[in-house]
Amino acid sequence: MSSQASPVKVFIRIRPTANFAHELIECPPDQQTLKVRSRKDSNKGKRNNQLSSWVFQLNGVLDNVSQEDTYDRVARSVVLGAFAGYNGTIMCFGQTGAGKTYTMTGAAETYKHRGIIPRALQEVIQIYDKEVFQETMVDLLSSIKQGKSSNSGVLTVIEEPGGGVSVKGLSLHLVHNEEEALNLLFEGEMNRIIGEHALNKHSSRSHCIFTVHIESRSRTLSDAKYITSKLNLVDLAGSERLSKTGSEGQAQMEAMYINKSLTFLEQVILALADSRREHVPFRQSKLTHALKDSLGGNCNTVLVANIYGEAAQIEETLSTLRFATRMKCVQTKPSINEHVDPVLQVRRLEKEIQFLKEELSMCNTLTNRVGVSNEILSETQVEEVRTQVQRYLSGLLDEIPIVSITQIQEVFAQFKKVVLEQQKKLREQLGPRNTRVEKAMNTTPSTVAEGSVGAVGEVESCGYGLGLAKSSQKHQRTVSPKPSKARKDKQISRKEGAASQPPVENTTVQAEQPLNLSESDMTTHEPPQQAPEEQQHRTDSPPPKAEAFEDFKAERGSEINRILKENKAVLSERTTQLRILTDVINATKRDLDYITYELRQFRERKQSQGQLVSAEGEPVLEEAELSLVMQLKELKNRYRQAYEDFRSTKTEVSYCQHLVNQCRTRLLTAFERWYNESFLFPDEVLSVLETGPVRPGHIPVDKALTLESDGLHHKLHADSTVSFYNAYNRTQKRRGSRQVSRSPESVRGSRSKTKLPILSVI
Ligand SMILES: Nc1ncnc2c1ncn2[C@@H]1O[C@H](COP(=O)(O)OP(=O)(O)OP(=O)(O)O)[C@@H](O)[C@H]1O
Repeated sequence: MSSQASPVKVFIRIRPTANFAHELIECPPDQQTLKVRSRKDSNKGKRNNQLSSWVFQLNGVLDNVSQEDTYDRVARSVVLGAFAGYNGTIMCFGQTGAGKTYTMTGAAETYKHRGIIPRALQEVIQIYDKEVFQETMVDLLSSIKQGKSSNSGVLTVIEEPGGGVSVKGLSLHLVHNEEEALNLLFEGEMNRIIGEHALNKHSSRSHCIFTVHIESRSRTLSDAKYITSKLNLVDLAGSERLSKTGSEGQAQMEAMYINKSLTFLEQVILALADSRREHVPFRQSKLTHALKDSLGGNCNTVLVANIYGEAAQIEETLSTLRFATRMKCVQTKPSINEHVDPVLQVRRLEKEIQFLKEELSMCNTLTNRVGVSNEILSETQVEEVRTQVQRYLSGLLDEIPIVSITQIQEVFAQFKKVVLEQQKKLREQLGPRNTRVEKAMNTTPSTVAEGSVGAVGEVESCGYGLGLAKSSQKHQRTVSPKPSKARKDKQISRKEGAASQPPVENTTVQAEQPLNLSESDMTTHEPPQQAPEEQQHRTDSPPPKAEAFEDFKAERGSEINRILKENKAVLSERTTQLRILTDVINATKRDLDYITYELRQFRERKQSQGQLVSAEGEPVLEEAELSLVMQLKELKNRYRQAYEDFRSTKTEVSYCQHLVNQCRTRLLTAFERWYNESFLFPDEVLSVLETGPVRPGHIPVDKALTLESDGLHHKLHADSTVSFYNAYNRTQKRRGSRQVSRSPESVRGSRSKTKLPILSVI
């Protein structure tokens, strides 16, 4: 996950004291600045009568701030970040007695004064504890039995594959609530080695790192993604000078080690703060090694620099503040630690498969295909499918029933196998006789039919025809949905003409017949009658358009033909509805006229007899008149309603008519194109047409002339070659009108073609 560099945040916390050196330490109200004055030149260790002053700019100065506020300002965001998958480190640094432990752990006696760690534990689940002492790491929680430990002996810092570090051998304790976590904290605190110290009887002479591991998973069990984070809560040992501790023997040794490890820590911080430094000496000490990712890696890091604001501690205060300033320059790159649980992922996918299987079986049940299995086919089943395919290819089986998806896949696999086998056989057959086949291709169709290429075009033993069809069979077959194959056939016959034979003009006459198709042709079609001698010649000519059109509708154009039929069905239904509505309107109109007439008659009669009035002198409506008025009102309403329906249905009818026209045009256009591509146009022309509008010079004159001789029979001149291709549809139309006299169908077909626009999208 990408991450952005963010600087370590640094806070200063001042330990409250009655002897606070107000003359030396000043806290301006902005709570982010600290001004310190000193008479001593700390660099040379000598007294100086001149007052030197320093200003330190930090992320916050915590002077007289409660434990709760300290947690809120320093730690809360880091802890919450850990829940979101970011590693976090909160570290306390400072001289002995400055309040590091107070800040991190707090005063154990009062709940109110508890420190950052117990407060953080309120928000987390797992706790992981370790201590570094005299370059020896001790598991403070090893005394607890239930802990899961990877190594019962030595603790070592190891680099993790992702770039982080961990301590191998530490015990890991799972906690379920805050109380369990606090028990572990206090157990660790108790076990922490306390050295007697002249400066502070309760001073901790070790660095202490509490690590809380957080793993957050979605409540949705199927969600395999989860995030992890580590929260390091670090209470470093005091950073005071050796001379000041007055320690001797063991305590002095401890102080030396502590100072050494803090020096290494300072070196690491210096290296990290300097962008020019390439090497950061993390491995110099176990402390820096263990804190590697907290200091320069994938972590939100906060430092609390604790100072003891008395005049006697001003040197240590300055030293702590300088360390804090350097730490401010260190950049970390926090990023979310997101993982995918492979076990859960597999479980999720298994569940999904199970669900899909159930859905499939439900679908099978609903479609009366009970007992259908989509499991991988057994060998026997595969053999069964193979036999079915063989029988199907040899014509012994009309169709292969669809049983399941796996069965369909196997059927396809078997088909492919057969094709590949046949291709191989064919290649073997053609190999030595290649020249002969080439020659055979360049001979007349009748020569081919006489069997000069032997097995090519013959039906194989398995009943699967391969290779070149005999010319005489070409147009008897079902028209291939693939124009390329038909085009190849065409090419072959053209090659034949180009090579030696003169162009056979009369064989193309039938091909030039326009597509004389009308709406009626879509459903029933009578192939145009041909003279017997014409039929003889047609062995080498394209199939009659009408016949080809039927094939086209059944195969290549089946989808558009289906849409056309659907649209026509809707149109017919709407037209019937419109007719009914027209009848209703007319009938209502007749009734209206009649009732109006009756009413008028009634009123005229009444007029002559005199108006009936009530006692109050109001005109009184007689029952018969009232009935007529009510009927009139009823009829007017019915008329209005029917008229509304009529209008909307009429709109629908014209829309449906439009759709039908679109589809019909599209079907005819697609058919024309397919027919020409399959049987008439040479590849060179098609490739030119596919590139877009034809420009002058695009198609060589000789090609155009070849086309003409090839049977398109357009009155082409060299100059008009371009316009022919650009205006192909118009040419078709013209041809249609020239053929008007030939058959009544052609009249309908050409009319429909000229009227309808050609649409690009259906
Ligand atoms: N902000 C504070 N408010 C009240 N008491 C404090 C504060 N800071 C420190 N003290 C008190 O000062 C004493 C020393 O503090 P503490 O033990 O935390 O220092 P330390 O820096 O951890 O020392 P060491 O490095 O020796 O462990 C403790 O008694 C603690 O209660």
